[in-house]
Amino acid sequence: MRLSSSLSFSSPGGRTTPSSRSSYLDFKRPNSAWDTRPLSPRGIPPKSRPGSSCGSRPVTPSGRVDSYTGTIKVSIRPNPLTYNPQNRLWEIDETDNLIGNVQDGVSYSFDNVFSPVSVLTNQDVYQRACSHLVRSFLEDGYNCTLFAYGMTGSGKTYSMRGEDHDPGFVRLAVDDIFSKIHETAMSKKYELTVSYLEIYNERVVDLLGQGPLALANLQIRDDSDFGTKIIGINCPAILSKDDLLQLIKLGDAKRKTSSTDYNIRSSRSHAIVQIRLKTVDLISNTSINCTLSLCDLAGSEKATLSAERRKEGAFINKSLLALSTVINKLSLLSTSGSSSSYEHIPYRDSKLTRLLQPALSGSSLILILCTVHLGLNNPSMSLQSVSETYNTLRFAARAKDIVMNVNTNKKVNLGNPDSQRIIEQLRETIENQKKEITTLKLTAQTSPGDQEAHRSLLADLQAELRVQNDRIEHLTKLTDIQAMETMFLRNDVIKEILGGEIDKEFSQKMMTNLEEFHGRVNYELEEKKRYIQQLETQLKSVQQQLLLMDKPGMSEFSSSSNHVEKLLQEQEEEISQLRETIKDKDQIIHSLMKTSKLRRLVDQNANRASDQYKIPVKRASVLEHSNAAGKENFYSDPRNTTSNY
Ligand SMILES: Nc1ncnc2c1ncn2[C@@H]1O[C@H](COP(=O)(O)OP(=O)(O)OP(=O)(O)O)[C@@H](O)[C@H]1O
Repeated sequence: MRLSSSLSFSSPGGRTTPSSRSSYLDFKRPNSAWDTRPLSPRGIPPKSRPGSSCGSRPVTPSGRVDSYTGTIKVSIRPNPLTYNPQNRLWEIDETDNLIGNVQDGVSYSFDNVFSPVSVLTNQDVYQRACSHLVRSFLEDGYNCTLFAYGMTGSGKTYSMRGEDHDPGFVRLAVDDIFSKIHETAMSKKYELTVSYLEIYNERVVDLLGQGPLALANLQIRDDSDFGTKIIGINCPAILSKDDLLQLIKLGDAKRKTSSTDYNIRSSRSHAIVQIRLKTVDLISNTSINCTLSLCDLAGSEKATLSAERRKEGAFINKSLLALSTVINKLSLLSTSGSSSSYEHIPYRDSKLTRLLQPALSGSSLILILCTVHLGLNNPSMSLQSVSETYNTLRFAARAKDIVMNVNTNKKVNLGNPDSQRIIEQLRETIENQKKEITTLKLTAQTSPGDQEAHRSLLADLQAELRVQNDRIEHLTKLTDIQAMETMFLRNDVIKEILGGEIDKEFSQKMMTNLEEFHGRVNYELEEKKRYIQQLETQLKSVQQQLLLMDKPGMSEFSSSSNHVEKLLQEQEEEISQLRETIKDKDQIIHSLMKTSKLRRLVDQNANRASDQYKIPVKRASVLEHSNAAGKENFYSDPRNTTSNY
């Protein structure tokens, strides 16, 4: 947005861009300065969606704000360590939250623009830019998403994770959550879970995972409650603040980092901490679930000499490009005021956008912290950082154009406390009865719990077994005799046939009859054997049940069976994942087969052509060339892929 050639920071209409301390709660104030949208860098004041008053928030009779219509909040934070006061290329107006380039006069307006000169701790920045988001999560039941975006080394991890002397946003949000829990302990009950993942080279890895599956590539699936879910990710329940901090520290330590040209400890993955909170209001007897997602994205960067860094960089840039494309599309939809329902937003182009899809499509309040370099001492790096800062500001400005319409999560009415207690009791009774039934089913299918009855059943079964064993013995003997007789007769018949004493037709009939009889006896024998087997199985199970009945702790059986059921469910999910993988592999094989078929055809045609015209033809040179080009693309300068943002 070219506001003016000199940096006067005023809008084309002469209106000064509103000063702001970003707060979602500010939207409650009628006619507040927040009712005016910040100016877009393209100089066009973005339109609101039809029917939506930008920045308005309906308030319920209880004072709870239950929907938000307004833009994404965006804050800009320069890295003070790389700020070079001699290199005065960028100018910041901290009061009016503007940042502009001195050379070309282009200026941008955001919710917060922090100065690299003021000594600001993470706590200062958090208070001004982020604490309201966490409040909306804790008090109003909104899902909230914060992500840190910016060039490598610009201070994303410093802001999100912080350092011992200056704790970052994640730690500060955790502090706020637990102060709220303690403050309201008399009137509210809370349940917390956490998950921590990273997307490294387009693989979703559970940073809280342990054992052989710790590095597995987890699959993302649609979910009716949360938009997306990650199959098999650990979401431990949190019992204390220390618990939560410990888990986050564990995840931090596992996150992939390496040294790059700009940062000796550069994050090579996008990391997302997700805190899920269930709040039960004991007074109104309602409950509400909401999620706070804190994302530290990997930084965009130019190609380096290291092949591994280059490969990582290509994945990072590709996913950031996907994010940038999604933001562009959403921004265009918002500024054109058209409905998004028919527009294709390519959320599935990367794992990052797929995971952020529910948040970006309106289920969450969003805050973006863009970190930038305002100058570096090294001239070549400085040049690069200027273009990267432009890219980041353009991304931030487009994000700022997006109008969101976000509803709080639904409160679930838990009903009147008395009837609730009765329901609880009834539920408990049903649970106990279910356990009893399971135990009874396990102990006996016929007579319940009576050991005497079981013993007599056992005696009956044993007697029946004896009789059947006798029968089988008898039948075996009988069959042996029949077999011998058949053999003798057969010999006689053969002899007679050979000697011509019996007529041929008669002897054949006899043979057939005998063989039929033999078959029948064998069949009967097999039947009996099967019956005996059944009896033996029944017997074994009765014996085991009797043994179990003598053992203490039978009631634990049902809980262990629940555990087994859960395990089975997990196995089923894993099997379905494997099926998906196999499907993918099948598709790959299919395309490979197609390609090789094509290659064969090309070869054949080439051979035919060379035979026909007797011209020496190079084998499949076109394909070889394009394959080589494909490889080159994959490892080529990853910056090429980021030119759009
Ligand atoms: N606001 C700040 N105050 C003091 N030091 C900072 C600040 N921001 C960044 N730094 C320092 O700059 C360096 C790079 O910061 P950081 O690792 O947070 O960058 P990053 O954006 O996360 O980079 P990457 O994308 O490569 O992971 C670190 O040494 C960090 O301590």
